[in-house]
Amino acid sequence: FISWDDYFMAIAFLSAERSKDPNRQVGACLVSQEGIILGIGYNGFPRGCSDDKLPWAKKSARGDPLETKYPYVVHAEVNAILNTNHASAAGQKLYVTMFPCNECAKIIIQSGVSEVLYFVEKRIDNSDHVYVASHNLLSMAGVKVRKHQPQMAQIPINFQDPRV
Ligand SMILES: Nc1ccn([C@H]2C[C@H](O)[C@@H](COP(=O)(O)O)O2)c(=O)n1
Ligand SMILES: [Zn+2]
Repeated sequence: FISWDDYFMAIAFLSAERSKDPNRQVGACLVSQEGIILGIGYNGFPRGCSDDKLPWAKKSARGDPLETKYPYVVHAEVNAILNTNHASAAGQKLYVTMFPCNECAKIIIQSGVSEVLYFVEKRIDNSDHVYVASHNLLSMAGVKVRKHQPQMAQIPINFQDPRV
């Protein structure tokens, strides 16, 4: 059987599969102190804002930021917290496939999450201020940060009928 940490991180990975971002799919799973899943999310455009009308591009040929995804996309962490139906995030753990950016860190802190478990970090060196700021904020606010070390290399899901 799989460990709780692998289980919740796997749910974050599965949720990421729903993202339509062609460059990076991110998933998150918010879990209560009692081990109950309160919210899951992935990066996507806000509800009612169509993928057909908004761009998924990283760069604009004309240099127009409005032709890129960045001003529009809701990050996976924010969606997981907002999808809780307003249950309190206090004392909860957030499992994320990618280390949160500074904007997500602010929301994580303000919603009372006490621990972030992440799978990979996008930061390449200390020059990426977004991730340095995120580390600084989470540390100052006393939010625990842990890189998830999986106990299993993969968790296959087989849709075959188990009786077969
Ligand atoms: N912690 C994060 C970081 C990023 N995202 C989302 C936002 C974008 O859809 C994508 C990043 O795209 P890239 O610049 O790597 O092409 O990931 C997130 O949900 N959570
Ligand atoms: Zn973010």
